[in-house]
Amino acid sequence: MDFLYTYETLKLEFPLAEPEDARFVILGVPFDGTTSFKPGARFGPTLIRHATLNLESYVLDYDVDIAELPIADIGDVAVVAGDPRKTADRVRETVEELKRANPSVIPILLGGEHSQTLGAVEALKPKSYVVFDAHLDLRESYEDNPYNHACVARRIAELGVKEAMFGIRSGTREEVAYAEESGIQWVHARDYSFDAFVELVKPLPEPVYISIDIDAFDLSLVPSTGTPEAGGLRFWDVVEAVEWLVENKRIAGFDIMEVAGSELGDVTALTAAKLLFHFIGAMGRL
Ligand SMILES: N=C(N)NCCCCNCCCN
Ligand SMILES: [Mn+2]
Ligand SMILES: [Mn+2]
Repeated sequence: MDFLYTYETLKLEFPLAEPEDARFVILGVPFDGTTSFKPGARFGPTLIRHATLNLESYVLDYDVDIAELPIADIGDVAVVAGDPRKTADRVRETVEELKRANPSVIPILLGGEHSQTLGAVEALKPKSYVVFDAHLDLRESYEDNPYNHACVARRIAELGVKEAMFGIRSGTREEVAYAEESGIQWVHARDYSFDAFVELVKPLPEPVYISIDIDAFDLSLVPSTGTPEAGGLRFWDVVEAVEWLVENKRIAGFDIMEVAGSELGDVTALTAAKLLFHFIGAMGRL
């Protein structure tokens, strides 16, 4: 099928399904128009797809070969350079087109700035937003733009979506106060445990949108990201949390955002690709 705003790019290695027939549909969002520190998020989707070439499609943890699952890749959204709101509108419209053609599909966004998660959430209308991030992303506005990546969780909370955040180690006094006032619960990276995770997410209403800002991981795993912060989560912390959500909650959508870089084979993209295969593999086991 054709989409208004997407174009083809490097595909996954194994045979892919058509978006109408797929259970999972990958969509890249190569946007980095409001990046304030480290550049390169526009290359994130391509770097992640390339990094998947290094991985076995058989996820041995689950005895699932994801090459046997119906996965489609509809390419990348044509971004409006410098305009996160207009680009997120295109993400929203693309995900809406996809859901009209295939109502039970799980969209998987690869980014690109975290600002673009808003478009997917607007299209999918989840009841809850579970996010792994170093940052609260609860600013009212940043650098004069309310659609900056540093504001995305605030915009999503304003839609009435319940939020829980993990891996946090950066925010302003105002963001902490906003979380408190709005009942947004978050766990500091240094306090993270699987039990703390389950306690916060268990009561959340379904369906759940899962968002991975790649900077949630320890810096050693993800050096190439827009606003890197030391002291993050371990790889298996996040995998085990995603497994719990997949097994216990209805999932509306999934994304891996803020992957940047300029070299193929970047550590950050390899971390993201491995996590992507674990998400699809864990879903595929059901
Ligand atoms: N959500 C985010 N990625 N937020 C990070 C915003 C950038 C904070 N810079 C602080 C600079 C202080 N001199
Ligand atoms: Mn972040
Ligand atoms: Mn973020």
